[in-house]
Amino acid sequence: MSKPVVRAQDLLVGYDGAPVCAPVTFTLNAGKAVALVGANGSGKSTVLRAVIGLLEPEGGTLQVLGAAVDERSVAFRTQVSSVLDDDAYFPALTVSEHLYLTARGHGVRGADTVVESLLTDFGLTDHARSLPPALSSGQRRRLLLAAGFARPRSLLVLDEPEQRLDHAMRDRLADRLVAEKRAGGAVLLATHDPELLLAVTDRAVHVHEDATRVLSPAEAAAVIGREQP
Ligand SMILES: Nc1ncnc2c1ncn2[C@@H]1O[C@H](COP(=O)(O)OP(=O)(O)OP(=O)(O)O)[C@@H](O)[C@H]1O
Repeated sequence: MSKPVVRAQDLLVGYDGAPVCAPVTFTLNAGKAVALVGANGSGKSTVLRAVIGLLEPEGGTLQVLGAAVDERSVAFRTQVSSVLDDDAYFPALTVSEHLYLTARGHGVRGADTVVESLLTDFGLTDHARSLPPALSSGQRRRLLLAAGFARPRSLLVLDEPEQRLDHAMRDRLADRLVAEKRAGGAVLLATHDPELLLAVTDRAVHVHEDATRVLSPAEAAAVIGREQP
């Protein structure tokens, strides 16, 4: 059997030696999706930051693609695509230049075709020549998500990808993530969206300061319902 794409065992994450949540244990295999759910500030983004190598764990074990996380390694960088922050764009590159650079930078063949297709799928064709600061926040979000799909990957890490998307785009994102799994990709996402959770994920982790628990998608959707203001 192939190794898990992500294996976290009693993973402790935090800042300056202070954990933000209880230790997290979960496994994510190829062709599957795991969601992190929990209240604002519970630690979901912090776990994701550790998985993509932006934050050193405070304790426990974390393996991505069968090895300790090393975001400087070529193998890691070529296989892990992430969309975490809203401002991770080049302000002086147009939407299409941004996607083209991402694709070409990762050695994608036929980058022109890939970019055209992403512009269509993410509803950005009319904004292909716009600079990111001139986009609406939802359009910028679409750009960042499109960039996450513009490059090869085995693991896709998304932090609340539903944020600022309209309903139609959320549905298209869900379809895309299901297709990602069918193609053998693994998806790890933090979300507050029960519909996205139920449509895409196979399992969820409830991130909490007292104890973290692995839940079914239905159980996790109920947790989101309870924790939403
Ligand atoms: N750079 C940082 N330095 C210190 N503490 C931080 C830092 N970033 C986040 N925190 C704190 O860590 C805790 C967890 O934050 P995190 O962003 O992981 O939560 P979250 O579950 O993703 O929340 P949300 O649902 O609001 O996005 C919060 O108390 C937050 O204030």
